[in-house]
Amino acid sequence: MPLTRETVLNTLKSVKDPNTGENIVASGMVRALQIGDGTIRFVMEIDASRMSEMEALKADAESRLSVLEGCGNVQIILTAHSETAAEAAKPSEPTPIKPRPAPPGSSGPQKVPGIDRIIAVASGKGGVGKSTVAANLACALAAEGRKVGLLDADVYGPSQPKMLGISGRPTSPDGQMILPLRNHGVTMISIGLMTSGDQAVVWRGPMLMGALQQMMGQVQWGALDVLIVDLPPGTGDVQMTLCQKFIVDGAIIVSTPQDVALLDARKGIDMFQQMQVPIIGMIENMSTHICSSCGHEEHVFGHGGVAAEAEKLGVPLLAEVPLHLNIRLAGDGGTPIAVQAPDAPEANVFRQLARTLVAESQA
Ligand SMILES: Nc1ncnc2c1ncn2[C@@H]1O[C@H](COP(=O)(O)OP(=O)(O)OP(=O)(O)O)[C@@H](O)[C@H]1O
Repeated sequence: MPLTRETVLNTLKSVKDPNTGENIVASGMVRALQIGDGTIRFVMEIDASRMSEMEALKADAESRLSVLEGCGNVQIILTAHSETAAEAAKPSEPTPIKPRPAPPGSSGPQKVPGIDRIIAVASGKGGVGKSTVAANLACALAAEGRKVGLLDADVYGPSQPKMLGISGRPTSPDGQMILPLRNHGVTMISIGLMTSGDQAVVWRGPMLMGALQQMMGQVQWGALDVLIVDLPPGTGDVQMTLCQKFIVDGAIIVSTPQDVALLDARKGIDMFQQMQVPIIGMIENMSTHICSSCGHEEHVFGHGGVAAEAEKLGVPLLAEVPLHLNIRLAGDGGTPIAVQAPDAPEANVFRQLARTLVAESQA
């Protein structure tokens, strides 16, 4: 039986805060619940002064969820609201990084100094290859001579350090500016690099928003032609904050051809349209399977679903990326296919995409 939202919420209702006796769903502690491919992910908003009790609640939730039929993995992220929380959760960096005060009168979306354009790469559903597309697009744009930054804002599963083969941690010599890392011609920062190893993740500042603002405003990006933002799946706090606080020049929506992924992609498009972010277009990932031994093509997840949807919604179909073993191996190995074998047919799609975006002054 597939995992349902209802089953997960009902299970979480049996986890009770010992202080109040209230369950963690009723108290509003459970946020951004996502269920997909056997993985349950959510954020628990906590009072960091009660860290050890909250760790116990998290463990309780994990053990109850992990025995549910169809559950292969549980990922719970702790976040804290208060200043106390921020202090308690300070990551183990040599110098604590102070949040910079917002400039006066800066309520609407702002331009980030030095960054010409911001492109958000989004997906409605997890695991559709959004990070793979973001990494390859960033590298392909760099190969076209663009100055490219990549901000991995996927707080629920940051994967860019691995995809770009970056393992060091960012430093902050003055405690204010954060120095990003660089590989394959791409300047990168990941929320995954801002936390230490196995530690429970509790972001500094008010929830996830503080983290995003910090990465956007305090990272020394240098002059960039384009900053690609790899968003978490869905339409949660990170997406809203990005669009509310920063001028996002366009969004690219990645989807597989399957109906379920498309349905979620539509919600993503709706959100960007409501936030007045132009949709650059959609990308169909895992479009066609190309056998790495014989080159035979087959449509594992169907084919053309995204093209049809893009047409219906009146947005361009930017690319159809094949499902190819080499794309996964290259990503897992830290050298995206666009760098490892730029002339291979499965990489060419990214080169074409980069060229189109440059030609249309989108990137
Ligand atoms: N076109 C492709 N061909 C082969 N493997 C792919 C392709 N696209 C993605 N993958 C693989 O699928 C897995 C999920 O991809 P990725 O991490 O990019 O998805 P995502 O949408 O960013 O997921 P999440 O939202 O969970 O972070 C990875 O192992 C990746 O290498």
